[in-house]
Amino acid sequence: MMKIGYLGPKATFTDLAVTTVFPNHEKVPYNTIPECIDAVSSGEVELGVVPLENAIEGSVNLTIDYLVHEQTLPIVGEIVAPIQQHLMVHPNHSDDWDAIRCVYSHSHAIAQCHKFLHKHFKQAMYEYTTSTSAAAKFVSENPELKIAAIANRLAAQTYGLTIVQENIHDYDYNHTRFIIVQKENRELSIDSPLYAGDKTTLMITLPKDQAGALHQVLSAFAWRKLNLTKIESRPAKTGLGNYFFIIDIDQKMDDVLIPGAIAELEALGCSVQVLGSYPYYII
Ligand SMILES: O=C(O)C(=O)C[C@]1(C(=O)O)C=C[C@@H](O)C=C1
Repeated sequence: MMKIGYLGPKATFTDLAVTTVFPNHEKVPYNTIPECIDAVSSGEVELGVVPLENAIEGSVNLTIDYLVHEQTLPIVGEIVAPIQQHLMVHPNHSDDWDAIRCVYSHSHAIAQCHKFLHKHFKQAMYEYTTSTSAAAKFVSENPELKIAAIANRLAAQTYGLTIVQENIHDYDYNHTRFIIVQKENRELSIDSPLYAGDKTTLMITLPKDQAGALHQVLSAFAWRKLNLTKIESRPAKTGLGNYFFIIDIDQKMDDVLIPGAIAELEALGCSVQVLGSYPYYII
């Protein structure tokens, strides 16, 4: 049995993802993404699971930035899970929920429901919490306040809240990718029927002020027919205009193609770091 850290408290979407892929392991909740990643680094838990990207709202920048700038750990797996957001209140307010003053949730969850909130709660304020279930917990602990949380069904059950509007996310296709990090780059030994393929994630910094550099980077993958599933730039935090790129390749690290592409990029003056080559599981 492994100890698996996750973004908690109980009943986050991350919790649901961990329970589905690792049903028989011990789960340890952490309040924030950095705390969870630190717990893997310090050896408190063997694996950590944190959100990386949502289909509606995009990347969870805190996860990418913390892994790149603060605590570099290999990505050893990925879980893709469907996300259904519900509006919930303390049972005391189930009849006058349309008068709520403030909606609590994780910023990504609020962003996934902007159209709904704009239509129904024009006057309400938003309060951002460390996770969706942290919002549900807060609402349950403050029955006197006219507030609501956006979270999942398990959070409503866990914290005794009443769901007053179901499926309030603005687009039907709502999925989130969670990454599994580990201290050492050892292959994950889980045998799950949810296994759906492998991926490799690279972090690439381009040489400064070189015309066509990004084009050359992309062609190193293109002529090898390496299929890219994501490319994203993030600020390098060293000055305006300085970025690094995160690139996902739709296959496992091999002996020829990916190492060849990396060597070509390095010859162009790029610096390349392999963040992980790992299996993904689709729920
Ligand atoms: O707050 C949670 O429940 C989480 O697991 C975090 C998180 C996120 O960071 O994107 C995960 C899935 C949903 O997209 C909303 C929130």
